[in-house]
Amino acid sequence: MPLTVDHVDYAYSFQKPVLHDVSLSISENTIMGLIGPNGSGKSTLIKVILDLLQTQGGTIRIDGQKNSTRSAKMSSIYLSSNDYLPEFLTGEEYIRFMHGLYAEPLDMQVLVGHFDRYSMGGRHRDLIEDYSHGMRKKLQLIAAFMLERRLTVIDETLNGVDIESVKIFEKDVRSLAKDGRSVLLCSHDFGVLENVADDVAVLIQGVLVFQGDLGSVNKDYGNLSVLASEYIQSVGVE
Ligand SMILES: Nc1ncnc2c1ncn2[C@@H]1O[C@H](COP(=O)(O)OP(=O)(O)OP(=O)(O)O)[C@@H](O)[C@H]1O
Repeated sequence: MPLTVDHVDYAYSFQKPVLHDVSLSISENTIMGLIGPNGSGKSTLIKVILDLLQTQGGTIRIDGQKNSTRSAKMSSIYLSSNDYLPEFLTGEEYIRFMHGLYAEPLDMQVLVGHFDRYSMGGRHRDLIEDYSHGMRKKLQLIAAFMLERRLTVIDETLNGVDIESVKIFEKDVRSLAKDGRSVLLCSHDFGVLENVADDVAVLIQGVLVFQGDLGSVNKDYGNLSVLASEYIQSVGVE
Protein backbone atom coordinates (compact mmCIF):
# COMPACT_ATOMS: atom_id res chain seq x y z
CA MET A 1 0.00 0.00 0.00
CA PRO A 2 1.62 3.36 -0.95
CA LEU A 3 0.16 5.10 2.13
CA THR A 4 -1.52 4.02 5.35
CA VAL A 5 -2.39 6.49 8.09
CA ASP A 6 -3.52 4.75 11.26
CA HIS A 7 -5.23 6.57 14.16
CA VAL A 8 -3.07 9.68 13.92
CA ASP A 9 -3.30 12.61 16.34
CA TYR A 10 -1.48 15.92 16.22
CA ALA A 11 -1.57 19.19 18.18
CA TYR A 12 0.65 22.27 17.83
CA SER A 13 -0.16 23.05 21.45
CA PHE A 14 -1.85 20.95 24.11
CA GLN A 15 -4.82 23.30 24.30
CA LYS A 16 -5.72 22.90 20.64
CA PRO A 17 -5.59 19.47 18.96
CA VAL A 18 -5.54 19.78 15.14
CA LEU A 19 -5.83 16.14 14.03
CA HIS A 20 -8.03 13.64 15.89
CA ASP A 21 -7.69 9.91 15.27
CA VAL A 22 -7.21 10.24 11.49
CA SER A 23 -7.03 7.00 9.50
CA LEU A 24 -6.88 6.72 5.74
CA SER A 25 -5.18 4.66 3.08
CA ILE A 26 -4.29 5.14 -0.56
CA SER A 27 -4.18 2.08 -2.79
CA GLU A 28 -1.83 1.57 -5.72
CA ASN A 29 -2.53 3.48 -8.95
CA THR A 30 -4.84 5.86 -7.12
CA ILE A 31 -5.22 9.62 -6.93
CA MET A 32 -6.86 10.66 -3.68
CA GLY A 33 -8.28 14.17 -3.40
CA LEU A 34 -8.07 15.69 0.08
CA ILE A 35 -10.61 18.42 0.75
CA GLY A 36 -11.89 20.42 3.71
CA PRO A 37 -12.51 23.99 4.84
CA ASN A 38 -9.66 26.42 5.62
CA GLY A 39 -7.94 25.50 8.85
CA SER A 40 -9.37 21.97 8.96
CA GLY A 41 -5.87 20.44 9.21
CA LYS A 42 -5.11 19.33 5.62
CA SER A 43 -1.62 20.83 5.44
CA THR A 44 -0.89 19.63 8.96
CA LEU A 45 -1.93 16.10 8.00
CA ILE A 46 0.31 16.27 4.92
CA LYS A 47 3.28 17.46 6.99
CA VAL A 48 2.68 14.68 9.52
CA ILE A 49 2.44 12.10 6.71
CA LEU A 50 5.82 13.22 5.39
CA ASP A 51 7.39 13.31 8.88
CA LEU A 52 7.98 17.07 8.67
CA LEU A 53 5.91 17.15 11.88
CA GLN A 54 6.08 14.08 14.11
CA THR A 55 2.95 12.11 14.98
CA GLN A 56 1.83 12.34 18.59
CA GLY A 57 -0.25 9.18 18.32
CA GLY A 58 -0.82 6.54 15.67
CA THR A 59 1.40 5.31 12.85
CA ILE A 60 2.03 6.19 9.23
CA ARG A 61 3.53 3.91 6.61
CA ILE A 62 4.70 4.87 3.15
CA ASP A 63 5.25 1.94 0.83
CA GLY A 64 5.01 -0.34 3.88
CA GLN A 65 7.78 1.46 5.81
CA LYS A 66 7.42 3.78 8.81
CA ASN A 67 7.32 7.36 7.52
CA SER A 68 10.41 8.36 9.50
CA THR A 69 12.64 5.85 7.67
CA ARG A 70 14.98 6.71 4.83
CA SER A 71 13.21 4.20 2.64
CA ALA A 72 9.84 5.97 3.17
CA LYS A 73 11.44 9.34 2.41
CA MET A 74 13.03 8.00 -0.78
CA SER A 75 9.63 6.61 -1.84
CA SER A 76 7.81 9.91 -1.50
CA ILE A 77 7.94 13.49 -2.72
CA TYR A 78 6.22 16.56 -1.28
CA LEU A 79 5.10 19.61 -3.25
CA SER A 80 4.37 22.31 -0.72
CA SER A 81 1.67 24.94 -0.93
CA ASN A 82 4.23 27.76 -1.01
CA ASP A 83 6.67 28.64 -3.78
CA TYR A 84 9.83 28.89 -1.69
CA LEU A 85 12.56 27.50 -3.90
CA PRO A 86 16.32 28.12 -3.96
CA GLU A 87 16.35 31.34 -5.99
CA PHE A 88 20.09 31.19 -6.66
CA LEU A 89 19.62 28.05 -8.79
CA THR A 90 18.38 27.83 -12.35
CA GLY A 91 15.35 25.65 -13.05
CA GLU A 92 17.64 22.99 -14.52
CA GLU A 93 19.96 23.10 -11.50
CA TYR A 94 16.97 22.69 -9.18
CA ILE A 95 15.73 19.64 -11.08
CA ARG A 96 19.31 18.27 -11.11
CA PHE A 97 19.57 18.88 -7.34
CA MET A 98 16.27 17.04 -6.74
CA HIS A 99 17.48 14.10 -8.86
CA GLY A 100 20.66 14.07 -6.74
CA LEU A 101 18.61 13.84 -3.53
CA TYR A 102 16.81 10.79 -4.87
CA ALA A 103 19.96 9.36 -6.52
CA GLU A 104 18.28 9.34 -9.94
CA PRO A 105 20.02 10.12 -13.24
CA LEU A 106 18.76 13.24 -15.01
CA ASP A 107 17.38 12.90 -18.53
CA MET A 108 17.90 16.33 -20.11
CA GLN A 109 15.64 15.52 -23.04
CA VAL A 110 12.75 14.77 -20.69
CA LEU A 111 13.49 17.95 -18.72
CA VAL A 112 13.47 20.12 -21.86
CA GLY A 113 10.28 18.39 -23.04
CA HIS A 114 8.51 19.18 -19.77
CA PHE A 115 9.57 22.83 -19.89
CA ASP A 116 8.18 23.05 -23.43
CA ARG A 117 4.90 21.39 -22.50
CA TYR A 118 4.39 23.70 -19.53
CA SER A 119 4.97 26.79 -21.73
CA MET A 120 8.39 27.46 -20.22
CA GLY A 121 10.41 26.48 -23.31
CA GLY A 122 14.06 27.59 -23.01
CA ARG A 123 13.63 28.96 -19.46
CA HIS A 124 15.38 26.06 -17.69
CA ARG A 125 18.69 27.96 -17.78
CA ASP A 126 17.17 31.07 -16.09
CA LEU A 127 17.50 31.69 -12.36
CA ILE A 128 14.46 30.75 -10.28
CA GLU A 129 14.54 34.30 -8.84
CA ASP A 130 13.39 35.44 -12.29
CA TYR A 131 10.50 32.94 -12.42
CA SER A 132 6.92 34.07 -11.87
CA HIS A 133 4.83 32.48 -9.10
CA GLY A 134 3.10 30.13 -11.59
CA MET A 135 6.46 29.10 -13.13
CA ARG A 136 7.78 28.17 -9.68
CA LYS A 137 4.74 25.97 -9.09
CA LYS A 138 5.21 24.35 -12.50
CA LEU A 139 8.88 23.71 -11.70
CA GLN A 140 7.82 21.82 -8.56
CA LEU A 141 5.37 19.78 -10.64
CA ILE A 142 8.01 18.98 -13.29
CA ALA A 143 10.35 17.67 -10.57
CA ALA A 144 7.59 15.37 -9.27
CA PHE A 145 6.62 14.12 -12.72
CA MET A 146 10.26 13.34 -13.55
CA LEU A 147 11.06 11.65 -10.23
CA GLU A 148 7.97 9.38 -10.26
CA ARG A 149 7.98 8.39 -6.59
CA ARG A 150 5.64 5.72 -5.26
CA LEU A 151 3.78 8.45 -3.33
CA THR A 152 3.51 12.05 -4.55
CA VAL A 153 1.88 14.52 -2.16
CA ILE A 154 0.68 17.75 -3.71
CA ASP A 155 -0.52 20.50 -1.35
CA GLU A 156 -2.33 23.22 -3.30
CA THR A 157 0.50 23.39 -5.82
CA LEU A 158 -1.89 24.36 -8.63
CA ASN A 159 -2.72 27.77 -7.17
CA GLY A 160 -1.72 30.38 -9.74
CA VAL A 161 -1.07 27.88 -12.55
CA ASP A 162 -2.76 28.87 -15.84
CA ILE A 163 -5.63 26.86 -17.32
CA GLU A 164 -3.60 25.38 -20.19
CA SER A 165 -0.98 24.09 -17.78
CA VAL A 166 -3.65 22.70 -15.45
CA LYS A 167 -4.96 20.64 -18.39
CA ILE A 168 -1.44 19.26 -18.98
CA PHE A 169 -1.11 18.65 -15.24
CA GLU A 170 -4.32 16.59 -15.31
CA LYS A 171 -2.86 14.33 -18.02
CA ASP A 172 0.51 14.05 -16.28
CA VAL A 173 -0.92 13.27 -12.86
CA ARG A 174 -3.06 10.51 -14.37
CA SER A 175 0.03 9.02 -16.03
CA LEU A 176 1.91 9.29 -12.74
CA ALA A 177 -0.71 7.23 -10.88
CA LYS A 178 0.23 4.00 -12.67
CA ASP A 179 2.67 1.13 -12.15
CA GLY A 180 1.93 1.08 -8.39
CA ARG A 181 2.38 4.82 -7.88
CA SER A 182 -0.21 6.98 -6.10
CA VAL A 183 -0.92 10.64 -5.46
CA LEU A 184 -2.44 12.58 -2.57
CA LEU A 185 -3.78 15.81 -4.02
CA CYS A 186 -4.98 18.49 -1.61
CA SER A 187 -6.95 21.19 -3.39
CA HIS A 188 -9.87 23.57 -3.11
CA ASP A 189 -10.32 23.20 -6.91
CA PHE A 190 -13.14 20.66 -7.07
CA GLY A 191 -13.16 20.87 -10.90
CA VAL A 192 -9.62 19.49 -11.10
CA LEU A 193 -10.36 16.85 -8.47
CA GLU A 194 -13.46 15.73 -10.33
CA ASN A 195 -11.35 15.37 -13.48
CA VAL A 196 -8.54 13.33 -11.94
CA ALA A 197 -9.33 11.84 -8.52
CA ASP A 198 -10.27 8.21 -7.96
CA ASP A 199 -10.95 8.63 -4.26
CA VAL A 200 -11.75 11.54 -2.01
CA ALA A 201 -11.20 12.22 1.68
CA VAL A 202 -12.91 15.01 3.62
CA LEU A 203 -11.25 16.51 6.70
CA ILE A 204 -13.29 18.82 8.92
CA GLN A 205 -11.98 20.26 12.19
CA GLY A 206 -9.23 17.65 12.20
CA VAL A 207 -11.60 14.70 11.82
CA LEU A 208 -11.68 12.57 8.69
CA VAL A 209 -15.43 12.54 8.16
CA PHE A 210 -15.50 10.79 4.77
CA GLN A 211 -13.33 8.57 2.59
CA GLY A 212 -14.70 6.96 -0.54
CA ASP A 213 -14.45 6.66 -4.30
CA LEU A 214 -15.46 9.50 -6.56
CA GLY A 215 -17.86 7.31 -8.54
CA SER A 216 -19.91 6.68 -5.38
CA VAL A 217 -19.73 10.37 -4.45
CA ASN A 218 -21.16 11.31 -7.83
CA LYS A 219 -23.85 8.66 -7.52
CA ASP A 220 -24.84 9.46 -3.93
CA TYR A 221 -24.32 13.25 -3.81
CA GLY A 222 -24.18 14.45 -7.43
CA ASN A 223 -20.79 16.13 -7.08
CA LEU A 224 -17.95 16.95 -4.65
CA SER A 225 -19.35 20.31 -3.73
CA VAL A 226 -22.61 18.80 -2.44
CA LEU A 227 -20.67 16.17 -0.48
CA ALA A 228 -18.48 18.85 1.14
CA SER A 229 -21.45 21.11 1.97
CA GLU A 230 -23.42 18.28 3.56
CA TYR A 231 -20.54 17.29 5.84
CA ILE A 232 -19.69 20.90 6.69
CA GLN A 233 -23.32 21.58 7.65
CA SER A 234 -23.56 18.34 9.64
CA VAL A 235 -20.65 19.38 11.90
CA GLY A 236 -21.83 22.98 12.11
CA VAL A 237 -18.80 24.72 10.47
CA GLU A 238 -19.70 28.15 9.06
N1 LIG B 1 2.81 26.20 12.94
C1 LIG B 1 1.61 26.28 13.54
N2 LIG B 1 1.49 26.59 14.84
C2 LIG B 1 0.28 26.65 15.45
N3 LIG B 1 -0.89 26.41 14.83
C3 LIG B 1 -0.83 26.11 13.52
C4 LIG B 1 0.41 26.02 12.80
N4 LIG B 1 0.14 25.69 11.52
C5 LIG B 1 -1.19 25.57 11.44
N5 LIG B 1 -1.77 25.81 12.62
C6 LIG B 1 -3.21 25.75 12.93
O1 LIG B 1 -3.66 24.43 12.69
C7 LIG B 1 -4.96 24.45 12.11
C8 LIG B 1 -4.95 23.67 10.79
O2 LIG B 1 -4.14 24.39 9.86
P1 LIG B 1 -3.78 23.77 8.43
O3 LIG B 1 -2.84 24.72 7.76
O4 LIG B 1 -3.34 22.38 8.60
O5 LIG B 1 -5.22 23.79 7.73
P2 LIG B 1 -5.63 23.59 6.19
O6 LIG B 1 -6.80 22.66 6.20
O7 LIG B 1 -4.44 23.17 5.39
O8 LIG B 1 -6.11 25.04 5.80
P3 LIG B 1 -6.16 25.82 4.37
O9 LIG B 1 -7.24 25.19 3.55
O10 LIG B 1 -6.51 27.22 4.79
O11 LIG B 1 -4.78 25.73 3.76
C9 LIG B 1 -5.36 25.92 11.98
O12 LIG B 1 -6.12 26.29 13.12
C10 LIG B 1 -4.02 26.64 11.99
O13 LIG B 1 -4.14 27.94 12.53
